[in-house]
Amino acid sequence: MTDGTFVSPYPVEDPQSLAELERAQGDLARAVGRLVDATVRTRQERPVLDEVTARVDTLVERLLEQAQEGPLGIETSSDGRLRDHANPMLGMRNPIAPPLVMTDDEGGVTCTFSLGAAYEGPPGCVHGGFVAAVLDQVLGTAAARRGVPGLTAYLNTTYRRPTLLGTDLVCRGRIDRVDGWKIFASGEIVDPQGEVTAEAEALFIVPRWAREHLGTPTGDAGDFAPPAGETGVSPTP
Ligand SMILES: CCCCCCCCCC(=O)SCCNC(=O)CCNC(=O)[C@H](O)C(C)(C)COP(=O)(O)OP(=O)(O)OC[C@H]1O[C@@H](n2cnc3c(N)ncnc32)[C@H](O)[C@@H]1OP(=O)(O)O
Repeated sequence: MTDGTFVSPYPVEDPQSLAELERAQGDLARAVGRLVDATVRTRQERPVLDEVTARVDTLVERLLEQAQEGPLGIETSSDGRLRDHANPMLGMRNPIAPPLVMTDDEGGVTCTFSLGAAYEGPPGCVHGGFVAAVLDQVLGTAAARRGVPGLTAYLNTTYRRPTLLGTDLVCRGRIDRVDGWKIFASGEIVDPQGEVTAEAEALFIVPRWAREHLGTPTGDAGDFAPPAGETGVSPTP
């Protein structure tokens, strides 16, 4: 649930080696992302498909020779920030992450993205679940960047018109209201013609188990201070 918004309380022993490892992990994810896209779109015949399947199986076994049991969770990156590298929307290690590229703007965040054939719902259009996932992530990131990194309590999504695959889309998220550990956000996805394709209203809540950490910014495992220079809103429980 963090994309580098928060400084890690844990020091990085060898940032340069970790940065090189991250580069390699990112390269692998991008290559596998191309594989996912090619798998969806290929028109190769059966002998080729059988051959590629066998080679992919071999590669999977190679990767699993040294792999983590279960999910990644949140890790400290080479830049000293907390990141969820497995996040399917923006995780550097996740081949299906579009990825979403976020920039801060007044009142929230703006995200540019484009989705390919692997995200198809209605013919030629983005699957509605992924439309909602983009809105969830962008609005959630806007909340986190205001210092309230909550979980989605609700995400009310309205689909106005089809969101087309292969087009440059913009998703904007903004904070409407902060009420203690609750943060209300809204946003929309806009197509290249400037039309809103989908919009959402959401509530993010910092769960009880996280409030203690967030309420003690100098605590051992809970230094979730916003990056220097950002104006974080400290939640008041
Ligand atoms: C850089 C970081 C980027 C982060 C991006 C994140 C994007 C992705 C986000 C996700 O995908 S999160 C995963 C999907 N969501 C979940 O799995 C959340 C599951 N639900 C929960 O864990 C809990 O229900 C939740 C944390 C949302 C609330 O439980 P708590 O026990 O912590 O809250 P509590 O019961 O103390 O309620 C706090 C307040 O919120 C209110 N509330 C709780 N759930 C609500 C709800 N669903 N709707 C409206 N209000 C709600 C509740 O009435 C109360 O109001 P008051 O303070 O006024 O009394």
